[in-house]
Amino acid sequence: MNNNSASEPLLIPPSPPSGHHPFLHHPEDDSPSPPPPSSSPSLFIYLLTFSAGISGLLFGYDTGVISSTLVSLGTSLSSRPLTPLDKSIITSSTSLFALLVSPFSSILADSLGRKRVILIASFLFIIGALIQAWSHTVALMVLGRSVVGMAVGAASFVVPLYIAELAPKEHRGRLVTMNVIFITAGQVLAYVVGWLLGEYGAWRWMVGLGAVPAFVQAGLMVLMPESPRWLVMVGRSGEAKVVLGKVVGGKGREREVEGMVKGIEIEVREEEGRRGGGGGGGKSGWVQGLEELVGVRRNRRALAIACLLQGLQQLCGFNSLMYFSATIFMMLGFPIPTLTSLVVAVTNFALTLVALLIIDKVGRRRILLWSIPFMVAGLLFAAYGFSFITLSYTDGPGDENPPAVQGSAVVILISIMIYVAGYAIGLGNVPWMQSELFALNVRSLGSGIATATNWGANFVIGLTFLLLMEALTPSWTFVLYAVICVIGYGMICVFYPETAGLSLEEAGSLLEDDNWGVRR
Ligand SMILES: O[C@H]1[C@H](O)[C@@H](O)[C@H](O)[C@@H](O)[C@H]1O
Repeated sequence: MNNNSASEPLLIPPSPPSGHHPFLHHPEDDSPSPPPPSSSPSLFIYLLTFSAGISGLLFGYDTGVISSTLVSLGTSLSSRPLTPLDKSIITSSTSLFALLVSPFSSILADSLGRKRVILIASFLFIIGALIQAWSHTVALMVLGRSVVGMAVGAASFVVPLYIAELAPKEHRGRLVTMNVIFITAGQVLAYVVGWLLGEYGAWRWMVGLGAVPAFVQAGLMVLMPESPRWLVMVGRSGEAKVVLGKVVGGKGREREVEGMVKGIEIEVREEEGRRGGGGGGGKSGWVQGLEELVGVRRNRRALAIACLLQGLQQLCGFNSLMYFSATIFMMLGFPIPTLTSLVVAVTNFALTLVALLIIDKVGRRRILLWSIPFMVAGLLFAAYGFSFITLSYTDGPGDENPPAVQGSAVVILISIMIYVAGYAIGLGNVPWMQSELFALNVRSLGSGIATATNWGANFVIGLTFLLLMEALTPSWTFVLYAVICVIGYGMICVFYPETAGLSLEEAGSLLEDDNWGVRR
């Protein structure tokens, strides 16, 4: 196995500080210069981001719709009321299957291509939605949620990868963030649908509606191209050139496209050289891929950063609000808790839109370092607000709270909004830019493992939140999330370099630096 330690010569020379990459074409090197890059992505790029992003909408819809579904099910499943265990299994089966599937779908994405995996996920979304809508037993509902979990697991890893591999570097952050816009819009939609249909107990429609966007997506994706980086990897450079030509906007840019394809080809060849030299013979692709991921310094670092960011995105506790905010607001005595919890989803969506506008200008690292302190402040204020309230886990919204407690409830609501705003602008989207950290040969596996980390941490948070609230008190639960954010902040300072505006090849080479590329 190849071990690229600090003392070995680098096979891929790091790009100089100017951001000049030795393998890529640089417009100022030739005359006449090709037209400057356009200030906004082409219609073609928007169309393919939209087509792939429908998976994000379904990811958000299917994870968001469960809270209202659970309260509308009544005795429709197995002809009896649901036990708390039924509810937890129905809820967590989705995250569990997403967790199990994401690393495996990375293998499929390397062998079948990124586009086909998106198509497989669309079909799973359709099948999962239909099973749920037709289910009459708890077991069938769990099956439907598990199939949706497989779709979410595959889509949540492959869509950002596909978009990142197709996006021009100046717009990559913005385009990957568009996928998160779709996720958060799906969550808002799920809350609105749940609120409107919940009144009529129409839960079959709530879950079944998820099949509609999945149908539309399957139709659109058939027309979309494959990722040029995958095409080069499987020896179809000619097709990659055609796709990249459309991405950078055709005429006058042929040499630029040539240079880009050369850059990718060289990276692929370098990696094959490493593999040949490393003697991975006889080992399965999976084992060899894992060895390259953890055995090569640059890859190991990329994996560590991607898992750190994905773990932090979930362990900061955001999804406990996504899943249980209605329960919290009900306990706080808000008259229409589902409407109040819609505020969380809408704040998340609106601030993700702001992130979309500024991410490529401000940068990934900087946006995280700016926004996490707001999350910590929001969590600590909320903890302070909770310290005046004794929550009852059995009473409903009819609780009569004294005025001082109502004041605290408002403090908690505002604090939660500050926290959600800080989350949406940074941690909610930056971890999904994970693929730009990895070298091409381990990009898919690395992204798959980082995505599994996200779902693993999501599963833990979903399972433990209510237990922690009871065992530690709400105040200390929120303090615990604040502590996790502070630790994460420190680790980001030390380990996460800025990758905004670099090509995927340049971003990866930053990690060869002694100080993890943080000072560059
Ligand atoms: O990026 C998304 C987004 O922030 C969602 O709101 C959240 O529910 C997901 O867990 C996360 O992965």
